[in-house]
Amino acid sequence: MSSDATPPARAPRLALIHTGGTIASRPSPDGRGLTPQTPPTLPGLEQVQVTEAQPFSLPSPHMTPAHMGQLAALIRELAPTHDGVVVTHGTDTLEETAFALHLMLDVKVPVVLTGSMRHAEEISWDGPANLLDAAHVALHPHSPGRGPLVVIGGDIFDARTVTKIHTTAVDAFGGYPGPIGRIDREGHTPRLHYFAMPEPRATYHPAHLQARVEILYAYAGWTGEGYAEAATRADGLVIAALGTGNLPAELLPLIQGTAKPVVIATRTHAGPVLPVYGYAGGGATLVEAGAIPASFLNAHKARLLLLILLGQGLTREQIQTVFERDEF
Ligand SMILES: NC(=O)C[C@H](N)C(=O)O
Repeated sequence: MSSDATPPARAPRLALIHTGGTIASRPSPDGRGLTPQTPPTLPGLEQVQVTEAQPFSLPSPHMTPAHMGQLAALIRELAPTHDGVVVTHGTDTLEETAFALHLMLDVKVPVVLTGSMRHAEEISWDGPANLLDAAHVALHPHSPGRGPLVVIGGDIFDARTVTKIHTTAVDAFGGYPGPIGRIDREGHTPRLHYFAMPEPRATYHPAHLQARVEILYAYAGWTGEGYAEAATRADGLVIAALGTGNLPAELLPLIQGTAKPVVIATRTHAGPVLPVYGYAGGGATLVEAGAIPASFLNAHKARLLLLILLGQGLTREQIQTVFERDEF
C-alpha cells in the first residue's frame, strides 16, 4: 500500500486556507505572549498552483461551531476547482474542526488540517514541515475518499479518532488506534504510506449549528452538581463518564428525569462506551434510563455530532440510532 506521488499532466491546484493558531503566531509586540499574526508560507512546492484564503485568524480556543460552518462553506466553494485543500489551524481545537468537517463535508478532494506546536520565531519551528507534509497528502492520489485528515509530525490521522495528547510536544497528536498513514520525504520526493483502506462515512447537512450542547465531566464523588442547570439550559448533554460509561448512583434519577438527549462518552482516553454494569449509575442502568452511548467518540466529538444532528432536526430516537450504528 505504498506509493510515490505521480506528477499529473497539469500543475496541481491546492487551496490553502488559514485560520490562525500557533502556526500563524508570533510574540505580540506588547510582550503579552503569542497571538496569531501572519499565516505561514508554503515552502518548496514550485510546481503547484496555490490559492490562499483566510476567512478569519483566531487562536483555536476561540473557534466556534459557527466558524466550522463558515469553513465548511468555503471548502465547498473551493473544492470543485482544486485538487486538494489544506487548512492551517490552532492545535487546541483542531480535532473538533476536523471532526465537524468530517461530518458535514462530502467534497471529492482531500481536505487536510495541520498546525504547529512551535511558533515561527522559535528554534525548530515545526510549521513549514507540517504545512509541506499536509500539501503532499492533500495532493496525493491515494488520499481522496478518506474524509478530512489531520497531518502533524509526519503522521496522518483520521478525523474520527485523532486527539491532542500533549500540551507542548511536537508530536502532540495521537488517539487510539493511531495514525492511518505516514508521510516522509526522501530529499524533495514525498513518500506516503496508508495503513488502512478508506472507510464509508455518513455526512450531515444541518440547517443550523446553534443547538446548545453542554459537556459535564464525571469524577469520584460527583453527586450531580451542575446537572440540573445544564439540562435546563441546553438542548442536549454529553457526559464524560467513567470507564465504559458509568456514573455515581446520584446521576441515575437525574438522567431518568431528562427528556432531552443525554450522550454518555468516557473520560478514559481509549475504548468504547458499553452498557455492561447493572449497579445504580452503571452503564446498563443509564441506557435503560434513555442515555445514548457515544461509541468510541470522545466527549467533545460526541458533542459536535449531537449538535449537528440537533441542527438537522433529528429526534432523540433518530439521534440514538446514529450513535448506535456508528453513522459518522
Ligand atoms: N499549538 C497551537 O496551535 C495552540 C494554540 N493555543 C491554538 O490552538 O491556537
